[in-house]
Amino acid sequence: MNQKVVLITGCSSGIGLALAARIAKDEKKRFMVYATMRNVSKGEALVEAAGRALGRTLEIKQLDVCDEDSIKACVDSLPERRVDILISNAGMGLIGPIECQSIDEMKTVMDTNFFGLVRLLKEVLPDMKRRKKGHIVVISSVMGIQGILFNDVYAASKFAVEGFCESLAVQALRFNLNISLIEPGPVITEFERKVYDEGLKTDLSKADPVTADIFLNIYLKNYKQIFETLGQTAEDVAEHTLKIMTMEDPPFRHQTNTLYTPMTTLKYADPNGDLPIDTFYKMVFEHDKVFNASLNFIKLLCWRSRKSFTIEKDKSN
Ligand SMILES: NC(=O)C1=CN([C@@H]2O[C@H](COP(=O)(O)OP(=O)(O)OC[C@H]3O[C@@H](n4cnc5c(N)ncnc54)[C@H](OP(=O)(O)O)[C@@H]3O)[C@@H](O)[C@H]2O)C=CC1
Ligand SMILES: CC1=C(/C=C/C(C)=C/C=C/C(C)=C/C=O)C(C)(C)CCC1
Repeated sequence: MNQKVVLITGCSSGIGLALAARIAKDEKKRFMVYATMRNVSKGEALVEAAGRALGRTLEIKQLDVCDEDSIKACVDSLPERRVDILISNAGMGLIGPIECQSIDEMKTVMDTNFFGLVRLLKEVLPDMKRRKKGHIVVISSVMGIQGILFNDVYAASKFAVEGFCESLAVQALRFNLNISLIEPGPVITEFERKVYDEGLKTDLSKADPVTADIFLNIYLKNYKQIFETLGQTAEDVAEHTLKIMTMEDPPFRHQTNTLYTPMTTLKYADPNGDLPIDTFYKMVFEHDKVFNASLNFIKLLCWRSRKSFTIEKDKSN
C-alpha cells in the first residue's frame, strides 16, 4: 500500500487534534499519521478521538516547535526520516493593547507561530527537495492577510508566515514541492478560550482610559458573539485541509470560512488599503449600528447557506 506519511504539530487540542484523527480514520487508509505535541501527557483526547486508528494509522510523538532538538529527534525517529505531507499547525494567540504586553510575551508568539514553522522546514525541507516530493501545509489564518484590532502581534506572526511561504513557494516549485496556506477565520477551539481568559486578565494600568475602554467594552464584549456567529468547528477546518491535501494541484491559499470572506475581500478590492481599515473602523466604532447590523446580516447569510446546504443534501438523498 502506498501510504503517505503525514507529520502534524500541535495535536493536543483543536484543529491539530481534529485533523490528526480525521486523516488517521481515512476510509481508504491513505495516510500514516505522526501526530505530535509538545507535552505527550496531554494526549488523552487524541487517543480517544483516534480510537482504533491508534497504533495502526496514527502514532503520537513528542515535538516542541520551539525546540530544534525535539524536532530533529522526532524526524530522526520516522522510518527513513520520510515526511510526505508536513502540517504546521501549532500556534498561539495574543490579544490586547501593545502597551500592556511585554516584549517577552510577543517574542513567544513569534517564536511559536513563525520560527516554529521555520525550524520545522529547516529539518524537513532538504529531504523533501532531495526526494523531489512533498506538500507543506501551513495552518495560517485570515489574520495572515488582514490585521484585526488588538491582534497586532498575532497578525504580525501570521503575516510573517505568509511572506515566508510566498517567498519559498517559487523555489519549492523547482523541486516539485507544493506549499498551501490554510486560512481559517474564527474557530471554536481552546485557542478562543485561552485568548479570551488571558485577555480578561490583562493589566490595563499601562493603557490610557480610551484604549482600555475600547478593549474591554467593545472588543472583549463582542468577542464571544463573533465566535458564536462566525465560528467554525475544528472538524470543519479538518475537512477543508484534507481536501487541499488530496488535490492533484493544491492551491497556495485556501480560506475555510465563507462567512468571513466578505471581510478579506475588502483587502483585495482596494490597492490603497483604506477600504478594510475604514470599514473595520465603522464596524468597531459605530458598532451599535454598523457592527450589530453586520453581524445580523452575516447571521442571515449563515442561516441561508445552512438552509441551502440542507436542501442540497436532501436532494442528493
Ligand atoms: N482558533 C482560531 O480561531 C484559529 C486558529 N488558527 C490557527 O490554528 C492553529 C491551531 O490552533 P487551534 O487548534 O485553534 O488552537 P488550540 O489552542 O486548540 O491548539 C494549539 C495547539 O498548538 C500547540 N502548541 C502551542 N505551542 C506549541 C509548541 N511550542 N510546540 C508544539 N505545540 C505547541 C498547543 O499545545 P499545548 O496544548 O501544549 O499548548 C495545541 O496543541 C494555530 O496555528 C492558530 O494560530 C487560525 C485561525 C483561527
Ligand atoms: C469580524 C470583525 C471583527 C473581529 C474579528 C475577529 C475577532 C476575528 C478573529 C479571527 C481569529 C481568531 C483568527 C485566528 O487566527 C472586529 C475587528 C471586532 C470588527 C470588524 C469585524
